[in-house]
Amino acid sequence: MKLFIDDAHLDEIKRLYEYYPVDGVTTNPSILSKVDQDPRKTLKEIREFIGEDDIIFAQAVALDADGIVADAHMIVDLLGKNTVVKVPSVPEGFKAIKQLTKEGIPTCGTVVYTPMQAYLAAKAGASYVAPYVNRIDNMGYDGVEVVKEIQDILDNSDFDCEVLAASFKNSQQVMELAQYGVGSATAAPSVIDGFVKNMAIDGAVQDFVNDFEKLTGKKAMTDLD
Ligand SMILES: O=C[C@H](O)COP(=O)(O)O
Repeated sequence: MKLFIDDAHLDEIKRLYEYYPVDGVTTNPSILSKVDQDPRKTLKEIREFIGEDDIIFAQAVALDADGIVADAHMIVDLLGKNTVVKVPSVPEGFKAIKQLTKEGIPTCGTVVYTPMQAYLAAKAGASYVAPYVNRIDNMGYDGVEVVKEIQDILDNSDFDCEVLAASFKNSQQVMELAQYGVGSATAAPSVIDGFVKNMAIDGAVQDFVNDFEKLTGKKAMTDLD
């Protein structure tokens, strides 16, 4: 499963890239609004840092299909190859996805709360569909189960489309979907850190250092004479 960072703060992106095997960055207008500068500058800085081989997702903001297509052109002009344009999975969005697919611009059907939305976005030509796990949970449904249903639909279709599961509250939700074979997930830095934030793990690592120090008086192999 590919793992993306759902954040736009460059310092956080740099930190996560240093420590974890991540595949790129996903954004939306709300995420960009948390960095107090022109969103085009933020996106460009992220692209410059991650390089042209990793994927960046940026969302069209306009509500009508023509505006979404125009936003998509601007996003791709700004960010170059390996850019995926997120488009809300609503009727104007499906119309835009069909047009962008004809133009060869990769899209992600986002704001997915139901399998029906995902089906229509994938059939319109989206390369990804992004169901919102935690937001679905908050509506009283089971977000992880909805993502599994969407994965089943894609597995039983000939659409060239992958699930990009989004909106996670915890790392266990991500792992359950990895186990199910979901192609991609995007998570906030705190959720990615949560994969290994565990006192048992930290304790075990420290025990090894303590035992080595008891034996040798040193804290690393390279400290030995
Ligand atoms: O772009 C969609 C986001 O991943 C949704 O995440 P959120 O529910 O944490 O805002």
